[in-house]
Amino acid sequence: MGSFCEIVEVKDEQSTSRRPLRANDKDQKPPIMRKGFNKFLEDDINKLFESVNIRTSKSFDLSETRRNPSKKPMRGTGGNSPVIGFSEAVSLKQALRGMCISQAAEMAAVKRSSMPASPRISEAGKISNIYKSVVVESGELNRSRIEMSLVPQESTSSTSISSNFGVKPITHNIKSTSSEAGRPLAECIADEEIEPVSEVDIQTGLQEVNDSVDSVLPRDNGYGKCSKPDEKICGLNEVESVPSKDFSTSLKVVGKAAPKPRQKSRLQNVSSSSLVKGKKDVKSTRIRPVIRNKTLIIRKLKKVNSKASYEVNSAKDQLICQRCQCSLMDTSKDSIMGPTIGSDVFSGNKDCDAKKLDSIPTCWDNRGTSVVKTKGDISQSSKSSDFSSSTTSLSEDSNLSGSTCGSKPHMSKDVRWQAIDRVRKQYGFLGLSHFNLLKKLGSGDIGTVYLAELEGTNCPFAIKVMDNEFLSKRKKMVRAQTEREILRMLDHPFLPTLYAQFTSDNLSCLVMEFCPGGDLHVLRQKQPGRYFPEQAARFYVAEVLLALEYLHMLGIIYRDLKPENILVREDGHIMLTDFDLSLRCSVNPTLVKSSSLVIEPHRVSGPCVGSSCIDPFCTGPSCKVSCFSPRLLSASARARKLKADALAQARSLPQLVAEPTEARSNSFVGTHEYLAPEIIKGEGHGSAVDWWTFGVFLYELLYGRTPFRGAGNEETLNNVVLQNLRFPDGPIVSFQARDLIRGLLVKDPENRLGTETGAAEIKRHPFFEGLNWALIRCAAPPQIPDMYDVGNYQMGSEEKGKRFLECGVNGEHLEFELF
Ligand SMILES: Nc1ncnc2c1ncn2[C@@H]1O[C@H](COP(=O)(O)OP(=O)(O)OP(=O)(O)O)[C@@H](O)[C@H]1O
Repeated sequence: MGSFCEIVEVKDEQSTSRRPLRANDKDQKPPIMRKGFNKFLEDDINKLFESVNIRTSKSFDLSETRRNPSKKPMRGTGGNSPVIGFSEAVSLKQALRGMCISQAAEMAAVKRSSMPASPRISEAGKISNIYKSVVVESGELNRSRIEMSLVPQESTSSTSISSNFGVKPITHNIKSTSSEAGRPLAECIADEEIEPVSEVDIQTGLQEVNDSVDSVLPRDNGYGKCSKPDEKICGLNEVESVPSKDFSTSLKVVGKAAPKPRQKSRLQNVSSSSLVKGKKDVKSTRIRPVIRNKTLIIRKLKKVNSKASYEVNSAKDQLICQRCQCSLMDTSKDSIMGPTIGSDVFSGNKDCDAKKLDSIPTCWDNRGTSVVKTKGDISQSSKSSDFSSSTTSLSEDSNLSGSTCGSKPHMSKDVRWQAIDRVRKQYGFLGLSHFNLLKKLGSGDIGTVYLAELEGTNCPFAIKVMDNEFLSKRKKMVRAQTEREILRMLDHPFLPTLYAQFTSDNLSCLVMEFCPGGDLHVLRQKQPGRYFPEQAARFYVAEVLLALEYLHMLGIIYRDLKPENILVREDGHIMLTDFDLSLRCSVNPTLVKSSSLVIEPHRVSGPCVGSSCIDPFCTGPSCKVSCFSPRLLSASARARKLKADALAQARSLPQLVAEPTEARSNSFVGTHEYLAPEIIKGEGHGSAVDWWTFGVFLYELLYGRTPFRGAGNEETLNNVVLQNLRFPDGPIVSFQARDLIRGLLVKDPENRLGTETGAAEIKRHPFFEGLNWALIRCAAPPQIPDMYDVGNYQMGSEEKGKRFLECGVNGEHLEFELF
């Protein structure tokens, strides 16, 4: 459209009809800038025209906007981007402000009287017409502000006056259907049910309208800020999707229903997903098999078809594939799993056992206790570590292929790093040949885990072996990759440390920390009554909470919390494992002010809420001393009060919240009894699912069973969605514990404890009152694994011999076995 001035020639009589200018009017003529006028008059008219940006297009073609995204309204950025629609508003406003139209018109009329009358047009009438049209249009704009297009449009049918204010001309896009083409604009508008927006005057209205339009448009799409120009108008995509014929109605819909970005994405998710509404649907969706007892996995692998076996020759430390009788060579370059990190590849080096690594520290003593012998000191490895949660991600190089622990400070003093480092230095690589496979620890969906000893070190490791071909065929490669990537990121006392990763032939191996204490599911079943005492449960859930908090900070939603995935280390502390179902997402850490962190009364409904009660087992009415503030405080009460004050002070400090609240997934993942209602309903889920599972987990530890378990999987899923939470009469569980469970097992994720500020919210619950979060890893665990259990894993070197690693496929499972 450029910057030329366009004006519609109108006859004098037309000015009296106050008929707005229309693009489709047949009697309208193309604009003509006539020559030979008096210079002054021309100047004045030009001035006026330059100042006033009138659009005569009466046709707002929404379909045009729909077809061409670049023409959609855009949100105001208030700054650097050329917000044309806004400029249009400003130009009109400035026109009315900067020049007194009526004065200009009068002046022009006076000047005109001294001029010879034009045979075609009366200048005074023209000016008057323009003036009126401005007034009329202004009035219309005041009513139908939201009909303004905020982007320039090429409208062949429109005639307009462009301004010289340095902004691009735009079309006002007054809607018009073919049937309306001949009707006055006011009528057309009146017919439309335009949602009135806040009343604004012509001076400021346009800008405000733009603001209001902007305000109803989502600023981001729910998955992060829109950064590209096209993405900026993501809100308008929604306008497009509104099945409306005209823009005003569409905009009205947006204005009314434009959800928060999160809600919007949820809506989209729902519509795009295969919703699981009923039993039938639930059935048809893949659900992770629930195998409580890992020993159920078939062990008679020789009967299994399509199996491949590998011989572990401890004499030569070679893994020999019995299928092709070849030793496993480095095929990392061609590996489906991607490049092997560093030189950790199996090459079938024949010198593997030529030299024993005499000076390698021992990690494993005679009793099977994990001890570190360094410079005469004996200390438990996990306690000698320094944990720093500041490390959030690791580069491939620094993480695994380096000569030390890389950038995993909390495990930096772990002797296993040194052991691996020595092997690497000695052989130039680290591969499966350097490990003696001692025992199969269990099989999962994507691989089998073995207890392995690093050759000559007595250092136990857990090695997860995955067959790439199998993963690829079963479309489980992504899960394996997710797990591998997450493991590489982790550096936390309650999460596994990945020491090395290598690919041999078609096998992908992850070398991790070994937990000799079994899992919490097994441990719970060993407890009297098959449930944990509350103190023990509190300890375990507290450690799990810290692990989840760390994961969330890294943008990892765990999604598969259950006792089976919580292993017990040799020192009795926990380790959360199994990340193949985790969801990775972005997280925006924010500093939340104290006022928003005040515990909401409805969320923590205990009688001691807000009091100085620090007894985690307070059962309410019996808690007399702490719930009231006596005038004369005893020494202990004073101490309690001081502590409570300090706590309150700590609470008032701003807090860092790193909860991936924006994340959304529609995957149907998890374990039946632990599935959150929003997953079952297919509503899309985020980090709140971890707080639901956390509630189920606490319930199971305390009561020995999960809260919604039914006779079958379908009944369980129905119960999760429909059944109210109930607590059994026994065992006796504290009010605080039940209150916490109640807060977590809220079916609506929006109202669930932890949804707002994540783990910080849960940590403040009275159930954890008095718990020293920073030092919990140094606290005495409820139970240390039996030496017998640990010793079972230890195998003397005399027991080592030829070990066969046989691999077979059984249904969805890949099974390896040692022979
Ligand atoms: N670091 C470890 N130390 C000791 N045992 C482990 C370790 N990692 C895994 N295990 C055991 O090995 C078994 C298999 O673990 P894995 O993670 O492969 O499967 P899973 O937990 O059943 O999950 P998935 O099916 O999702 O892979 C588990 O039962 C677990 O107890």
